[in-house]
Amino acid sequence: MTRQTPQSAGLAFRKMHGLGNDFVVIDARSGGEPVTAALARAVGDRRWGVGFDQLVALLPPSSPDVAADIGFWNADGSEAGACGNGTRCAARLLLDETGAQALSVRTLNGVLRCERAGALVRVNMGPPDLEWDRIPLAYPVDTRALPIEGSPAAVGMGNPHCVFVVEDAAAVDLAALGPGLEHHPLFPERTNVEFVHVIDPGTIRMRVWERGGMITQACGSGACAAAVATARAGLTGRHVRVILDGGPLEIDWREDGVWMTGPTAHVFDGVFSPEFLGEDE
Ligand SMILES: N[C@@H](CCC[C@H](N)C(=O)O)C(=O)O
Repeated sequence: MTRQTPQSAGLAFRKMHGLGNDFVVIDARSGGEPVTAALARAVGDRRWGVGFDQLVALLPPSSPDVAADIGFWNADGSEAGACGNGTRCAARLLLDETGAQALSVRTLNGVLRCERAGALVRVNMGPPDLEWDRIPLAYPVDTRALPIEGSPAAVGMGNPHCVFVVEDAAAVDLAALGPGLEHHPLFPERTNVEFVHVIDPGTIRMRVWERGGMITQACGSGACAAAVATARAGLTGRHVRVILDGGPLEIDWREDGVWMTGPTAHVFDGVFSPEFLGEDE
């Protein structure tokens, strides 16, 4: 997948969020310079740039069945194979632009179906990865190797997740535990880390440390992974409301994949200056 940014005097972007999981969306469907890890780090700096949890790039559609290809970068410059809330925000932009009720986008995790659900946006994140080659789905990790008690489940949603069911997710010290778990040798590509507790068979509370080194208000792929893990453990059904720090997402694990429904917000539009982009030297 080629990743391009428009070549112009400045670079237009849109700031969006889904439940406070925030994104800078760059529309690169017309081509331009490739998005680089360095650009992602510069834009992602909340003091020196704009700041985001992920940079979302809309790329030219690589086949006629998709409205756009989409790429995701964390603020540390690493690229992510999946980003649920970022996909919903990109889909909202494309749905608003076309007036369509539904469309598809291509990500590194394949073609994802997106649709309006009233004022909300729903995406099929695809099936959980049963062949995740490092740690099979919901296979209990040997917790003796991890800096926390409990039995986590490893779930692939196009990106890696490690889900811990705990007594009280709100009481977990994410800042203390997150870095060690993200970088633990069990996870060669690092991992996103979710802590959940079950409120009832249809509701879980979740907090997240995202790969890339941050606590976020919400993580869509993480909510899908947590719902899959608790359903497989027999703690919930396959339709679950996941309550995150930023609010609730509805997760529905169907035959054709894990569907996620939630709100999106358009915050503002802006333009990065040539000076910021290093184009005026
Ligand atoms: N916020 C996202 C997940 C973003 C990617 C993640 N940090 C990774 O590196 O895999 C979501 O809504 O899914």
